[in-house]
Amino acid sequence: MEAKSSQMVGKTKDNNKVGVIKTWLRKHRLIFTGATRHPFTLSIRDGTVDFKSFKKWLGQDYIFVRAFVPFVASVLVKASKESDDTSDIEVILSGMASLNDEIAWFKKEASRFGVSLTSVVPQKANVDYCSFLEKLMSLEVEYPVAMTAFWAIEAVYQESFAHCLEEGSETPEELKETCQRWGNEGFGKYCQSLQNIANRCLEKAPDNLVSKAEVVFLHVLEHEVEFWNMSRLEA
Ligand SMILES: Cc1ncc(CO)c(N)n1
Repeated sequence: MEAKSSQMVGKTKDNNKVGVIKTWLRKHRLIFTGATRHPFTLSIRDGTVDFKSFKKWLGQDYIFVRAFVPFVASVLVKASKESDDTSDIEVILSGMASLNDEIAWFKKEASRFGVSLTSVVPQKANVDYCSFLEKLMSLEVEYPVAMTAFWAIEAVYQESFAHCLEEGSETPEELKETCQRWGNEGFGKYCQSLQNIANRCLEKAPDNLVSKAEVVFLHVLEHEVEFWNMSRLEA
């Protein structure tokens, strides 16, 4: 009896070490892969991408990123009220700083590709994703839940674009800068910091919050897939 129960304790400890997010990534591997190995980003990686698709994505993503800024600000506010670790604020703040660079980069990139950012009409998938963000900004949404969404949103881009830079990829020269933006090592480390924060929060959170965060994580993945799908060119 005693041996058995200590074995179970050992197992629980192991799961805790692995972390809530790692457990989700295993459990939802296929959905995660659907978002991070989408035909659009795979076409960038293998060099077959249609530049019209890329331009469409660029214009839509600029709109998304503008909406993402107040969402990240709302996570910062939650962290300042609910976090027990002051370094969370610094990580989130560094994310906001990189969004500042990102907006400038979108403007530069759009002009390089001849995309007029002022005339981009947000598509349904984008509007839906932005209203999902809007709901997560509510003061009623708890810090661990919002932090999970924040991590997942950044992680999908990091994994997707890092894959376009791996050995064997044939990403066109003109698109390498885009892939670098989210696929670089620094961005990878930043995503890991976000994951660590989310994990720490989730480990202390009650079960109902962890379930809520898991649902939000899955919704992020669905929105990301829909977002990539937008780059498809309709006849
Ligand atoms: C749709 C989307 N998801 C994630 C990111 C990463 O910031 C982005 N720029 N756009």
